[in-house]
This record gives sequence, C-alpha cells and structure tokens, in this order.
Amino acid sequence: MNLTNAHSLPEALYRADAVQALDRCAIETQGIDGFDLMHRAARAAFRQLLRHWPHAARVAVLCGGGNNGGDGYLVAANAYQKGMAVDCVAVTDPDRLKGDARRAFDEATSLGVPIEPVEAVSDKALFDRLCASDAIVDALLGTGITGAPRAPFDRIIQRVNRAGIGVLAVDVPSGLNASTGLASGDVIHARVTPTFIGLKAGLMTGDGPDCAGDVVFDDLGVPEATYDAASPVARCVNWRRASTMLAPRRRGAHKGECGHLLVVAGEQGLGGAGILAAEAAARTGAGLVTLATRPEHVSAALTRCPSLMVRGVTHGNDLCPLLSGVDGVVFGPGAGQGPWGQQMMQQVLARPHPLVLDADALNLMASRAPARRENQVLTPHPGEAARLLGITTSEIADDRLAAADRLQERFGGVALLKGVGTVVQTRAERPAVIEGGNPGMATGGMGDVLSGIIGSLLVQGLPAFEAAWLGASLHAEAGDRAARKQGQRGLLPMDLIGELPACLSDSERVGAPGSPADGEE
Ligand SMILES: NC(=O)C1=CN([C@@H]2O[C@H](COP(=O)(O)OP(=O)(O)OC[C@H]3O[C@@H](n4cnc5c(N)ncnc54)[C@H](O)[C@@H]3O)[C@@H](O)[C@H]2O)[C@@H](O)CC1
Ligand SMILES: [K+]
Repeated sequence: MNLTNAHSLPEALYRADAVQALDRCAIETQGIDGFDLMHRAARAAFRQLLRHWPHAARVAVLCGGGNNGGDGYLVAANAYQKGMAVDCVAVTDPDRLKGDARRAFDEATSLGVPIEPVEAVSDKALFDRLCASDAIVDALLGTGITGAPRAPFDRIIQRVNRAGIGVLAVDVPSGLNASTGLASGDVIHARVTPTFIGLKAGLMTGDGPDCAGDVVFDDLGVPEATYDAASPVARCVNWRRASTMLAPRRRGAHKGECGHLLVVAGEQGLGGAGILAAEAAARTGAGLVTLATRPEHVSAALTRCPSLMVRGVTHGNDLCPLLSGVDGVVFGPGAGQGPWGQQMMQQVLARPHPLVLDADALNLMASRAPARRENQVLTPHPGEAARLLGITTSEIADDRLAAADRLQERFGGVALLKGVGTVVQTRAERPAVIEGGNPGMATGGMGDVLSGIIGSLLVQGLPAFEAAWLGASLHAEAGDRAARKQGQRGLLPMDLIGELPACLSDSERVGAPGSPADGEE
C-alpha cells in the first residue's frame, strides 16, 4: 500500500457478506434507489480516475456480469460524456445481465458508449487496446466473487496485468476475496481501488494491500443508520489512531514506575536478536530493561546500548534471580531450540509475569501440548502460526482473521499474526488489523524489534491487547518513517529503532488519552 495513503480510511472493516447486507439495507430500509447507488459508485470511481490520471484521453473499461460490471458501464458512460475515447468490453454476455447491471448497460448503450462483447475481440486486439489506453478500469468482479476467477476472467486479468498500464479497480481488485484478502487465482494489480459503503477487510490484509494499491473509501452518502445492518469483523488501526491511547507521563515520573522488562534472548550465534529487542524496548519507554543472554553477547550488548542491564546466563537457574522484580518478559528472539532455549523457556513459563513469546519460543511451544495463558502475547509469522496450529501456511493465508482467532482460542491471551495487514486477536474485543508497514521490513531482526516494543508497552502498564496493537502500529509507523527517509530495500531494524522516539513524541503532542488526533474522523 502507498505509504502516503494512510489515515483517511474508516476504522470498521467488513467481510463481503456484511457489505452486501449494508448495500441491501441502504436500498430496502433506507430508501435509496439501487440504480442511484450504482450511479454514485460510478461517479466516485470516475473522480478517482480523474484524480490519478488527470490527462487520460483513452480508457479501457472491462465489465463483468454482476453489479461490479454495472458500476463499470456507468464509469464508461462518465468517461464517454467527458469526451474520452472509451474501449468498453462486456466480458459477460449483456443478455445475461440482470437488474441494475442491465440498466447500467442500457444507459451506457443509449448514450453511445461503444461496447463490444469479449468474444468479438481477439486476444491480441484486446491486449493492443489495453496497451494503448492511458488507464484501465477493472469492473470485472467485486464482492460477489466465489473462488478463483474462471475463464475467461482469468485470461483477461492476466492480460491486464501484463499490459503494464495503470489500473483503477472498482470496489475490489478482481480476483481478490474481499473478506479474507486471499488471491486464490489470477488477481488484478491495481494502482488505486475506490471502495464503497463498507471498507472490505480483504483490502487491508493478506494479498489485498499488494493488489489494491491506494485504497480510497467512499460511503456513497448512505445514511448513518445503514451501518446498523451489519457488524464489522475487525478494526483498521494505525499509529495515528494508536498514539492517542498512550497516556502522557507525569512530570514526576521515575524509572521505577515506567516498568522493568526482562528480555531473554540470544543463543550462541544469535546474539543480535536479543540486543535489538532490548534496545527497541528501551526506546519505547520502558523504565528499565534487562537483557539475559549468552555470556559471549554481553559486551556487544553493552557497547551497543549502555543503558541496558545485561546479564550472561548459561543455565535455567541463572535466570531465577532476574525473574523476580521485573514486570514482564520477552522470550524467544534468537533463543534457539536447543537445551539453552528449552531451559530458559521452562523458567519463564513457570512465573506469572505478562509475556511476549516470539520466534523460537513459538517453535518450542509448537512441540508441546498447548497451554493456555491469558497474560501473554504470541507473535507468530504465518510459518510459526502454521506450526502452532498444526496446519499449512497456505491454510493460514486462506483466512488470516480466522487463523488468528484459532490461535487465540488455542493459546489464550493475545495472538498477533504477522504479515501484511498484521492481525491482533483477543477474546472479548474486535480484532485489530494494522494499516502501515512496507516491504523493506521483510528483513531479519524486524520481529525482534516488534517483540521488544510490545514488551515495553506491557511493562508500562498497558493491557496485553492494547500493548500488542499499539506496538504493531508503532512498529509499522517507524518502518514507514525510516523508509521515507532512506528507501525500503536497505532498511535495517536499527533504522526503525531510531525512529521510535519521534513516533512516540506524537502521543506527547496529542495530550490526554483518548482524545482524537487532529484531523481524524
Ligand atoms: N446496489 C448494490 O448492491 C451496489 C453494489 N455495488 C457493486 O456491486 C458489486 C457486487 O455486485 P454483485 O453482488 O452483483 O457481485 P459481483 O459483480 O462482484 O460478481 C458477481 C458476478 O460474478 C460472477 N462470478 C462470481 N464468481 C466468479 C468467478 N470465480 N469467476 C468468474 N465469475 C464469477 C457471478 O456469476 C456474477 O455474474 C460490488 O463489488 C460493487 O462494485 C455498487 O454498485 C454499489 C451499490
Ligand atoms: K473489480
């Protein structure tokens, strides 16, 4: 997702069936004519076309057989009336169109929009036309898709992507599951996706952010009461929202009341993981951070970050004195799965502290009988999540919200499923999906930084769920700020850590906890 696009999206995320319920409510209960709603959607999409391609003179519009296709015919009509050259292709036989989609086709036809059935256009001619366009409007499939795109949609989606011309996807990039963000077959890669009435969860997680480009939300002016018709499946959160939740510190605050975190990490050869987690925790404001690591990593840790207390631990028993007197523990980064990691795990789990369990802690857990614990945050990536649940990573990708729910159910506490659109799940509250972050963060050590951040917020007194979603939002924001300064590909975890204080200063500017950030909502 575009890094500059954030923050104007609504918080409520819906599955496709819930958005369909909202559409129905707008029409049947709120008295908005369905065809009028389609006109509004088309105008909203066309506005984005003009905004993103202000000089477009020729557009190709590809229309499917449902209401998404109906939106497309009306976008084509808008473009035609604006004087653009329009290549409109009916991918489903217009004789099979029903209801508002049929009316949209009829209206476009009566205005003189040239519409050709797909069978009348050879593959090569279609490809040439796509390549000759300034922009392509994808109105093939929307929220009504079931499964992977079937012929001829699959072939057309491939052509569109191969043409290399900017695409505006109407409501949802065709081929994407609007509920889950799964692309189970061919899927449109759009530059912008104007989406209507309800923000679809699938645009914000899994394959969604990669395929949708800039997501622009438009409620099409439906009355507020429309939203009583369906519940959101999750909340879309970002640092701008999260930063308002951090209470400012008392002027008389002292380190003892800002929490003491113990980071247990760094088996032989993996010392950096613990150092990154501990430094990130210190930079997120923990009053005290102790790092328990292999003795050979002690001097490196102190050289890198002298404000840490660093203890060399060789056996599980060495950890006992360190565990008393801390407010929370991060365990797992670079801990290995050998005897060192196992001994440390045994000690850590035997105490009642709030916990963040990451990396090797999760691998060690996967080989034991699941033990539920309420004051813990598990932070698996999809591979670790699959091992914890005894399923495959592709089953995790099938429905990330459902996978996070299963993890939480099995292990209790909070499950944070990493990946694009990180999902944070707890029992009694609506899950959070994190907006933000960038592919530069796909590098070793970024997860260690995240676990340090969450641990730090835990010991500063945040409940586990808040610590997890605030922490993930902060991590994404720091990654985006670092990427804006120096690009994505060469990003290192230290660059994120360097951005943490500036990100946190947002919350200091905002003031009282719970007050809305300026310009938001
Ligand atoms: N009145 C409304 O309900 C509104 C709906 N809107 C648009 O309508 C869309 C939803 O419309 P629909 O519910 O008609 O659904 P869609 O238009 O998204 O898809 C349904 C069509 O796709 C076909 N299809 C489903 N799965 C397929 C697959 N795997 N391969 C090939 N074809 C497949 C179906 O046979 C059907 O023709 C929204 O995404 C939005 O664009 C907007 O116009 C706003 C108002
Ligand atoms: K579409």
